[in-house]
Amino acid sequence: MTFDTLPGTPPPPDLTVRGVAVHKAALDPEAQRDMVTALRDVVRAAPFFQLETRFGRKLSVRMSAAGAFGWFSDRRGYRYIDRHPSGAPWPPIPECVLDVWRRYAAVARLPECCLINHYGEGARMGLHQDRDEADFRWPVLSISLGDSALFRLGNLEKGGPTESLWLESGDVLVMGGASRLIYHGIDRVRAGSSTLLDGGGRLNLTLRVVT
Ligand SMILES: O=C(O)CCC(=O)C(=O)O
Ligand SMILES: [Fe+2]
Repeated sequence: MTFDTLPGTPPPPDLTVRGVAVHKAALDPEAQRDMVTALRDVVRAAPFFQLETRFGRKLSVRMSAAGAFGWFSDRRGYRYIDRHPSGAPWPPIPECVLDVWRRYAAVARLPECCLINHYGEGARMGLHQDRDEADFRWPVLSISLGDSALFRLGNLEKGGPTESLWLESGDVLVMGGASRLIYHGIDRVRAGSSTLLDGGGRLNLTLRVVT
């Protein structure tokens, strides 16, 4: 194990909502711009695509990925795939993104998937669990860039009362431990709330250990 992957102690979160650690403005504006620059190269090699659910409905979010695996959905269901739909391998996860994992997830393994979601006008994501990974002991870490988004947190089972918070550009959150399988989703994005992304909208990265 190299120094880089030694588990450490993440900084204390600014708030914890239903067990989810929220680090506000974890990335300063310069770090956000650098990350967007790195992501531009990623999506040049692995262009965004729009997935269908198993029921044949298009997801409103456009997706891509970096790392050994990307996430995929079609009429056969949800799964991780080791290539972009074009057949090309996924580009590597940018080092500046891995650094956020090292600091805020601070666990012994590195993520194998950086899922990239782009929310344009009207895009949203329904309440769901992230449960296509093999081992739920590893956390999922999310990075928000661009327009603010209303994030909804539910429970460990379907239904029940929910709680919402706004995620802003540079915020990092970690769903781990008892909150690893919490239901979550994005109700809406506040268009024009950030100037970070050229075309506007929101980027969300989720880092996952898949295998
Ligand atoms: O966009 C977000 O903040 C959440 C994304 C998400 O839950 C997912 O990709 O599984
Ligand atoms: Fe999710």
